[in-house]
Amino acid sequence: MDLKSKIRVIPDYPREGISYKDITTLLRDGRAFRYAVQHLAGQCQHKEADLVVCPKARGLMIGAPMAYILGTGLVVLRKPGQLPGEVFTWHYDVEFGGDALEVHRDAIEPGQKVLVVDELLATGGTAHTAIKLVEELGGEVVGAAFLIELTGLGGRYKLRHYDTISLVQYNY
Ligand SMILES: O=P(O)(O)OC[C@H]1O[C@H](OP(=O)(O)OP(=O)(O)O)[C@H](O)[C@@H]1O
Ligand SMILES: Nc1ncnc2[nH]cnc12
Repeated sequence: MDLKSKIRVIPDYPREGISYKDITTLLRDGRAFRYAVQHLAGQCQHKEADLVVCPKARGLMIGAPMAYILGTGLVVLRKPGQLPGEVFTWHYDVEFGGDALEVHRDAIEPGQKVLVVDELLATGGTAHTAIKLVEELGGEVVGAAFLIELTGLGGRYKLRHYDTISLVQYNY
C-alpha cells in the first residue's frame, strides 16, 4: 500500500516554512491505519521488547496499537503535570520549539527491553528525550520505530547509536 498517498501534507503549518505531515487522513482510513501499524510492528517483532514507550498525543496513536500487536506493555510519556505519580522530567527542543516530557519513576523496571515508538522523526529531540528517560530508569532501548521520517532534519544521526526504522520518508 502507498502510505504516503494517505498522509496529507500542509505547507506552512503551524508556521511559515514548516511542511506539516498530517496523519489524521491516514488514521481515518481503516485499511491504511491497520496496514501501517501491522507493518511497523512486523519490523519490530524480532526485538522481543517488553515495553513500547511512546510520547504523548500522536505517538500514542501508533504506539498503543503497536504494543497490542507485539504483546508488550505500554508506557506513555506525558507533558509536565499530567501524570499523577512520582515523575522524572526531561526538557528538550523540537522542530516547533522547546518542550518537556515526564514519565512515572516506576514505569520501567531496570533491564526491561524497550522499543521507542512515535508517529514522526524530525530533529530527533523527542525520541532522544524518550530514550534518555528510559535509560535513566534503567531500561534498555532495543530500537526506535516511526511511521514517518523527515530525513533532512538529522533525527537519524541523533539516534545513531540505536536501531532506527521508519515506514515513510520525506526529505523535509
Ligand atoms: O523529532 P522531533 O523534532 O522531536 O519532532 C517529532 C515530534 O514532534 C511531534 O510531536 P509534538 O511535540 O508536536 O506533539 P504531539 O504528538 O503531542 O502533537 C511528533 O509527534 C513527534 O513526537
Ligand atoms: N513537519 C512535521 N509535521 C508533523 N509533525 C511534526 N512534528 C515535528 N515536525 C513535524
